[in-house]
Amino acid sequence: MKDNEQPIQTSARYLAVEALEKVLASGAYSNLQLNRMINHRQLSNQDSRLLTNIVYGVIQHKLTLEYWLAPFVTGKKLTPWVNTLLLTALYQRQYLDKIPDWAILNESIEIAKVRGHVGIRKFVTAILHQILRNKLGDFSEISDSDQRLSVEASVPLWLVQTLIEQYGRDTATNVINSLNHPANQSVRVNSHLTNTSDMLTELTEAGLTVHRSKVTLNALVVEKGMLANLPQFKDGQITLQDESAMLAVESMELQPTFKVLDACAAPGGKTAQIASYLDPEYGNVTALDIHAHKIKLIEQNARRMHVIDQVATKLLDARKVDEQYDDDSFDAAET
Ligand SMILES: C[S@@+](CC[C@H](N)C(=O)[O-])C[C@H]1O[C@@H](n2cnc3c(N)ncnc32)[C@H](O)[C@@H]1O
Repeated sequence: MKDNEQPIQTSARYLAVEALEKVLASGAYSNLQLNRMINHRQLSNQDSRLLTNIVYGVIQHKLTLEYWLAPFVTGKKLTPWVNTLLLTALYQRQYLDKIPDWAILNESIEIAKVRGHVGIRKFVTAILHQILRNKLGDFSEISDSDQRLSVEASVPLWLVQTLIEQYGRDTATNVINSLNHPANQSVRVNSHLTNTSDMLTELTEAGLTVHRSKVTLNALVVEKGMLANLPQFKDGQITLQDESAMLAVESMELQPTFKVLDACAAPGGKTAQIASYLDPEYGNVTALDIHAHKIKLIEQNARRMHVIDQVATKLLDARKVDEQYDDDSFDAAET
C-alpha cells in the first residue's frame, strides 16, 4: 500500500463483504449493520453509498448471483466469506455500470490477500478471471418455469409457487418481476389545503416531471425532481408517501368520529393520512412507537401536515396495548 492510499480494510468493498457475512450467516439486520459500519468507521459519502449499494444489491439479487457463480465453483468447497466476496464482485460487474472490471478485480484480489492465505488469493484470482472472460449463464437454460422465475427475479422458489397458486401465473409473474423495479416516488396531496390538479400544475411549473397516480386519486407520481426542499412540501401541501401505503389507509373506510390506533406509527406517514379523515372535535388517532426519539418524528410530520390536533402520540410497546387501553377504546386500527 502506498502512503496516500486507503487501507483495504476500510474500503467500501471490504466492509461490504464483512457486513454481508453477518447478514447472510448470522441473520444480522442489514440496515443496523450498515448504520453501525458507516458511523463507526466515519465513511465518506461516496464510500457509504457504494457500501450500501453493494450490501442491498447482493441481498436483493442473491439467487441470481448464485446461479451465475455456480458453474465457476462447481465441486469446490468455498468458505462463506470467499463465496460472499465472489458474489459482491459479480454484483458490481452485472449491476453497477460505472465500475470498471479492473477495479473489481484488483480490489477483490486485494481483499482475498488480506483475509486469506496465498491459496485463497490464487483461487479468487483464477475464478474472477474466468468470470470476466466467460459468458454468464442464460436464464433460458433453466427448463422448469417456476425455478426460472425464482432465479431471474431472485425470489425464493416457495414464494414463487405460493404466489402462482394464489394469483395464477400471469399476475404472479407481474408481481414478482415488479419487485426488482425501483418503486415510484409518490406524494400524497393534502386535500384540506389544495387539490391534485392544482398541485400537478404547480409541481410541473417548478420543473418536476409528475403525473397522476393510477391507483389513488390523492397522489401524484414524481418521475424526476427533488421534493424535500419545495415550499409545497415544507408547508404540508404534499408529503412523500408510497402509493401502496396510501391504499392501506384508504381501505380502512374511516369516519370523522373514529378513534383509531396506529400501533407502530413512526415516522407517521400513515398517522397523518389517518388523521386527515378525522374531525378533531370527535375523532383522533393514537400513534404509538416503541422508540422515544421516533415519537418526535410523528409529531413533526403531523404538525407539518396540519393534523396535529387529531393526533395523540404515546411511547408504548404495541404488545402492551391491552394493559393500557380498554377493549372499546378504538374503532379502527392500523399496524
Ligand atoms: C415501518 S415503520 C412504520 C411506518 C409507519 N406506519 C408509516 O406509515 O410511516 C415501523 C415502526 O414500528 C416501530 N415499532 C417496532 N416494534 C414496535 C412495537 N413493539 N411497538 C411499537 N412500535 C414498534 C418502529 O420503531 C418503527 O418506527
